[in-house]
Amino acid sequence: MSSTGDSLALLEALAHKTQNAAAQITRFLKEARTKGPVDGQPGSFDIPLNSPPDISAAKASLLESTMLMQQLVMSATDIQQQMTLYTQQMAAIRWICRFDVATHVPDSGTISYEDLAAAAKVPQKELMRICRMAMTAGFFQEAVQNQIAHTPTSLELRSSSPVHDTFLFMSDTGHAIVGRMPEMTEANLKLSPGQKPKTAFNIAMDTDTPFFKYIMSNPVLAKQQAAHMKTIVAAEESHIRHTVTGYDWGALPQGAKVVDMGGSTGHVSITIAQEFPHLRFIVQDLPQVLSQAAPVPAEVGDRVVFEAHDFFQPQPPSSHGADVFFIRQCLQNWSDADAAKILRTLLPALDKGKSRIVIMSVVLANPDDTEVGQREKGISRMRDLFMMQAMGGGERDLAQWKAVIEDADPGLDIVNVTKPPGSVLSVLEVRYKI
Ligand SMILES: C[S@@+](CC[C@H](N)C(=O)[O-])C[C@H]1O[C@@H](n2cnc3c(N)ncnc32)[C@H](O)[C@@H]1O
Repeated sequence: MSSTGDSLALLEALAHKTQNAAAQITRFLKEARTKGPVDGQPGSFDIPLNSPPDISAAKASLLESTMLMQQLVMSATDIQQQMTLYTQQMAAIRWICRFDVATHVPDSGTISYEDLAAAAKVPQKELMRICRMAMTAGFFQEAVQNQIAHTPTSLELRSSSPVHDTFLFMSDTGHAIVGRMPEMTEANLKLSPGQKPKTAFNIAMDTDTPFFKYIMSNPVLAKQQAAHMKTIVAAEESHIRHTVTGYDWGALPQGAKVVDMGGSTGHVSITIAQEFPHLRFIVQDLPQVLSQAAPVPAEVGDRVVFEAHDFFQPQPPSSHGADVFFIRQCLQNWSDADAAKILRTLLPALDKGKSRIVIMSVVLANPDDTEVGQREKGISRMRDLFMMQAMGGGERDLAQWKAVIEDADPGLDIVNVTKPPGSVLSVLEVRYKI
């Protein structure tokens, strides 16, 4: 945005981009949809997951260009108002989820505020004010006065959807953590050498227990956190299909062994195994996580096994010499020193000539990187700050990844970095220098 003239041209260029993307999405939905939600309702132009890549790209382009257009025309006061609006919209959704309002609204048709208040056991006046705020964010509609109905987006606020628990997690626990960032810095500025730094989470919850341990020990929070993970895996930018396409799994030899470290309940390994029948997987995670795993689908049952393993401990003999040690979305939870320790602990299990470590994580773009949009940069930075606030970890740029890997062992090298189109996560292949 160099001169005023350029900025004026930019605003129009962004409007054109938006128009083209909107036309592409509309055409696609018209062709694809035999019957569906009515145009004009919030969420009715949302494209299905697994849409063709050009349609996913059109959606990303529309979100990016409309965001940039707003930034071009807004003053600081406008931004402050917008951010305050988001805060109140989030507060409204938190209240709605807490009292499970969306579950009491019929899936189709309407309900009066009076009947809804009685069903949700909440005061009618508050309900009306709060639902009307949620409507400004696209949740619920009131086409007939005093009669409330779902929109495609508010259907996702029913307690049966993981979005419900994710909203509760982010607006309750997440909000409390995010709000303590200055106190985290103040506390850590007073630390004596050798003392363990505090996270915003430690301060918000008044505990020294680490984030994951604390969450896992509370069944309500553990359920909400699991739902949060599900929504992340389902989100376009971190969708599991990027894991299938983002690495050349097909090039691995027949019977190759993949160790999925911190693999949770196996959702990633199972999906890759379904696409690549020549691969075998060992899913490792902490015992309390593995105990929540559902039975492995029969078609991959003999190729996906679970193994309780703490990745700060040496690898068990079963995984020695594996072709791939796969670490997806784990190392950002840890400080650089701990991330290097996790890698170093695993090294004795590597067959130097054959094994590789494949890390799938965010590689942060620099602010001047024009290949990556502002929205994607925002999402990566949002994750980065939350990792710092909750766990003392963080996302890394390429230089920081190189430093962590070199700290683990200077003999290691990042031999390849790729980023599947539409994915916020990159794939780093790490091997011993030959
Ligand atoms: C953000 S999740 C990523 C899960 C999965 N890899 C994915 O991509 O969806 C991080 C995982 O690390 C696991 N984890 C945390 N501490 C661990 C440890 N010490 N040893 C093994 N796994 C651990 C957690 O239980 C969780 O499943």
